[in-house]
Amino acid sequence: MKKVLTIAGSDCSGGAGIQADIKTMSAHGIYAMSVITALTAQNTMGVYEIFKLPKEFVARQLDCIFTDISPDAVKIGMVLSADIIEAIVYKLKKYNAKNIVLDTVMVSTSNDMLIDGNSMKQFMEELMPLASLITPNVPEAEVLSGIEIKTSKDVIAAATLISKRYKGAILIKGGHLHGNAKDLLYRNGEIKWFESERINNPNTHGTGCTLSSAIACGLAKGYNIEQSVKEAKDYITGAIRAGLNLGKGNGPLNHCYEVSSGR
Ligand SMILES: Nc1ncnc2c1ncn2[C@@H]1O[C@H](COP(=O)(O)OP(=O)(O)O)[C@@H](O)[C@H]1O
Ligand SMILES: Cc1ncc(COP(=O)(O)OP(=O)(O)O)c(N)n1
Repeated sequence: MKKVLTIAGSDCSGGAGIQADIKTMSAHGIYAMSVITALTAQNTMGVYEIFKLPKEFVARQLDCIFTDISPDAVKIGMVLSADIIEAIVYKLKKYNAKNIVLDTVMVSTSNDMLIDGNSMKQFMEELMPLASLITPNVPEAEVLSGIEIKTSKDVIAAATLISKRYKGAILIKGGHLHGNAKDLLYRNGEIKWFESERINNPNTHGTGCTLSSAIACGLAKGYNIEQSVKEAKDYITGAIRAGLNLGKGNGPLNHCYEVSSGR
């Protein structure tokens, strides 16, 4: 059985973070493992409190994973602070982790900060270069590139700049733009669009976490980046289309839509 590790924050409401990652991995038939960086008190309406775990404890969890059940791929989500980034970078290098998908989590849809502003330099210079693929949404790509993104042309310009700076593959997700939901993969100077219709569903809490986890599952199974993104895009589209409606705000996805629809 293939194994994937998620390094991320906990979302007690189950829509994003570690919980979304584990549901996604289970739906892909993958053995899921987790290293928790922070606990969040959040629900479909917002993030109310964040409890950071000590960097030593994050490091200890990483040791436990890598000295026992070595993962075939790693997904990284909310890393929160510079000292936690330092611990993650050190351990990923030490254990020679492979197939790393970095979801560049910065701000939640509810507009709450999920990373300390003063850790961005370390995030970009030390964590990003370890990734096989990074998956910013549009506001995150704007921060990473300094380019305002309104059109497909802007998406290409931002992807080119970010990829050149960190020398790796990048998928800019189009959930925050208008029209069809178009994600751009930029890799080795080549671009490829992954497009689906925009589904009229306000419940998209955890889409970024879910997509990046699904990509990590593909890499763990031995697919290349392009094939992993394609399969993950199909999966996220199905999970949004399944139309789960829970909570009073921006509700979660149905991660197990294939099971619950009887397929
Ligand atoms: N309404 C929607 N209909 C179809 N796909 C969507 C919709 N909203 C987001 N997506 C897709 O969900 C994935 C996550 O995108 P996005 O919402 O931009 O990320 P994040 O959750 O990190 O902000 C992307 O593949 C994007 O195209
Ligand atoms: C613990 C935790 N991690 C990440 C997020 C952000 O999730 P994401 O899928 O990137 O986007 P939204 O849920 O904000 O659409 C989170 N909220 N909590």
